[in-house]
Amino acid sequence: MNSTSSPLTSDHQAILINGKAHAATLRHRIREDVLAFHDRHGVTPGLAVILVGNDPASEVYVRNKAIQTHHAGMRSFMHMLPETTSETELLDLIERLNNDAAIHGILVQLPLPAGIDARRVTNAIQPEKDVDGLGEVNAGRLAMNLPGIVPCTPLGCLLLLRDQLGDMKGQHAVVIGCSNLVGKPLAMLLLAEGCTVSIAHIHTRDTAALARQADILVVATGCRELVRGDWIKPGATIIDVGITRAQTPDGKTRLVGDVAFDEAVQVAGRITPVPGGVGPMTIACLLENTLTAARMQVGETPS
Ligand SMILES: NC(=O)C1=CN([C@@H]2O[C@H](COP(=O)(O)OP(=O)(O)OC[C@H]3O[C@@H](n4cnc5c(N)ncnc54)[C@H](OP(=O)(O)O)[C@@H]3O)[C@@H](O)[C@H]2O)C=CC1
Ligand SMILES: Nc1nc(=O)c2c([nH]1)NC[C@@H]1CN(c3ccc(C(=O)N[C@@H](CCC(=O)O)C(=O)O)cc3)C=[N+]21
Ligand SMILES: [Mg+2]
Repeated sequence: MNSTSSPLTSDHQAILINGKAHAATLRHRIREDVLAFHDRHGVTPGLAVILVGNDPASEVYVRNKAIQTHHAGMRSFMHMLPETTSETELLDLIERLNNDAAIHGILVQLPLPAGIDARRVTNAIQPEKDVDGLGEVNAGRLAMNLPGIVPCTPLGCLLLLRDQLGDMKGQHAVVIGCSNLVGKPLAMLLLAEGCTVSIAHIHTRDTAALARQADILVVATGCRELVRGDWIKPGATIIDVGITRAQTPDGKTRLVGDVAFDEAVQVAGRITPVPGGVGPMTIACLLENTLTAARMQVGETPS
């Protein structure tokens, strides 16, 4: 490990955690499981994705989901609704999908346009079809350590950490950001894994000092390059969830994480890149959750 007083000037290089490759392996295994599931039950898992409004980045992203759903041997149903969609119309669609036997998973892309109550919408999804795990039933099950559907991004982070570190008991995990979508459920998963978990948020007094104590540092704030090299304990494992689209001087866009990667890579033991880290794992875990949901709906106990 780094023993110099100025780790940033050393030639240490963290191991890159290849989320893209890990996700590809996962998707391959899911495809085989989907085929075996079809052989057992004659059922093809179906995923419905709802996008309200026309944010170009979200459109690209939900199309990617649809393509990968097909590649995994599942059915994909896209619902692109106009920005002017009312909450009632959205709730009516969810009710129809809840009652549709061809649909095993329902995902509503967030954020929703102003005026639509996201909590009412996510709670309207039948818990067995809530493949994002965002409804109160699945969130409660996670908090109580009961079997349920775990949100895709936190699940993806956990799988990467297990693969890299194995047993995490007793490790100090610091999670920066505590949204219902990422930070909070991930903190629950790490707690269940046996970590000592600290959660930092906008009111935390000295986030840098807390981060420096982390064996495992997860950052999900949407604050680009918040975490600098000197926030990191030498050798720590860094999971960078954040994705911000930034302009380059030549007018192109590139994706930037919540961690100053060039600095972090000189101090950390292992780190996820952006892109190619957590993002692809999120989509693979959505496919996994859709298969899990289909299993529950045909009466197979989840493994
Ligand atoms: N790779 C992937 O698959 C995914 C990536 N993302 C990305 O992850 C990031 C976070 O997403 P999401 O959780 O939905 O975002 P939210 O905006 O919902 O939540 C951000 C959280 O970070 C906290 N926060 C913001 N700034 C700071 C700061 N300077 N110091 C400490 N805490 C801070 C907020 O605190 P408070 O609540 O107190 O304001 C909040 O808890 C985004 O960049 C998003 O694009 C999201 C989902 C999937
Ligand atoms: N209900 C809901 N569930 C979500 O899980 C959800 C959501 N709403 N709203 C938006 C965020 C964002 N999110 C991403 C998932 C994958 C990539 C991804 O695959 N990223 C690639 C790069 C993709 C690119 O090049 O644009 C990567 O990081 O390598 C990114 C972002 C899920 N989200
Ligand atoms: Mg959010």
